[in-house]
Order: sequence, then C-alpha cells, then structure tokens
Amino acid sequence: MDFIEYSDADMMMLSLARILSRDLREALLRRDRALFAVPGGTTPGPVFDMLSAVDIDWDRVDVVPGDERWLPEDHPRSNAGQLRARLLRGKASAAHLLPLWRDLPPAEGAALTAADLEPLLPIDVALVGMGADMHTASMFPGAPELALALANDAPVIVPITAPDAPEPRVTMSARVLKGAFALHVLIVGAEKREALERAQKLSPTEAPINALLSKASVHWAP
Ligand SMILES: O=C1O[C@H](COP(=O)(O)O)[C@@H](O)[C@H](O)[C@H]1O
Repeated sequence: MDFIEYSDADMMMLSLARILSRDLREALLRRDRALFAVPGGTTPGPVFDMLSAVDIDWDRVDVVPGDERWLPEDHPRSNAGQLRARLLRGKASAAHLLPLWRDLPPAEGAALTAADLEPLLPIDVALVGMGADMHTASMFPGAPELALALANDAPVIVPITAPDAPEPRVTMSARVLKGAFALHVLIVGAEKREALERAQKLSPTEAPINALLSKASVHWAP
C-alpha cells in the first residue's frame, strides 16, 4: 500500500483530481475508451467538481459507480444521481455514465449490468472510499453476501445487503476493483485513519477495505 498524507483536505482533493486526470489521460493513450470506476458517499464530491472542469477526452471515458444503492437515479441517495450532479457536467458532461441500477430486482438488474460491463474490463482508473466500519464500495463487514464479493472467482457485480442500510445495494466485487490499472482510496479524518490502521491487521472478511490495499494508493487528509 502506498500511503499519501496531505496537510488538508482541500489540498488532497486538488492533488487527487490531478492524479486521476493523469491516470485517465494515460489510459486513453493505451485504449480507445477508458473505464473510470468511482465511489458514492459524501467524501468525493470536491474531487468530482474539480475533475469535471479538466480537459480530457471525456467523450472516450465510461464512468461507472463502484457500488450503488438500489434506487432510481433521481433519489437523493443514488450514487449515479450524485455522479450526474457533481462529475458529469462542464467538460465531463461528454463522458458516458453506465448506471448500475435498473428498474428490476437487484439480482436481475445486476446480471444485466454485469453483462454490459464485462467487455469493458479491466477498469483503467478506480477511486473508492471507505466507511469508518471499514467497508469499501458496498462490501460491508457482516453482509451475508460478503464472502461472494471477496471470492477470487466472484461475479463482476454482487447484490448485497448492507447491515442497517435502508435499501438493497449492489457492489463491484473485490476482484474487479483490484484488477484496476490504477486504484486509489480516498479517506478523510482521524476516525477513518484509525479504521484504516485497524483494517490492516484484520482479514478482508472483517475489514473489506483490506482486500484492496495491497494494490492501492491511499490518499488521506485530517
Ligand atoms: O455507502 C457508501 O459509503 C462509502 C463511504 O462513504 P462516505 O460518505 O463515508 O464517503 C462510499 O465509498 C460508497 O461508495 C458508498 O456507497
């Protein structure tokens, strides 16, 4: 794991937006289209704001949420809805969003989405977040489907039940996220740093973020 500590969150968001732009440009030199997997939640909004103003061949970029709450895009908790509002605007409005949600039960919808996603793999650039409970994407400790999401032969997308969450979810599996050419973890605050340190001493079943750390650059600011 590469751990990068920043003096403040604004500096981190700016620097991370530059790093992600560089990774996307490099991907577009290697491939006709770049696949960019991104998190939901409250943390990444400022990075999305900055990225949306960057000059990249966005019309050659496919943006996909790494996980999704099983809700239509106009719901305030939809990760895809947040991506449309914060990332796919300005220059980045030319990017193509691949939503995970379909108006179907999660298992059926996830199978259709996975079939669309599979030919585009591997992910070129993945950004993920982490909760203070050490979940990443929607791989939550204690979720009944977690073992499947962590398996070496896991499906691309796994329907998952997040303990205490108000709606069902789907998540990219650890194998798909770990297969990304560039993998970045974004975390803010003392509580999450302490959780990251704890996670490194635990198994991925106890601390799902630990399934990704060996391949990741972790960006942290207080
Ligand atoms: O529920 C989720 O939580 C994590 C962390 O979110 P944050 O609000 O603590 O930044 C996020 O990475 C994931 O994509 C999201 O669905």
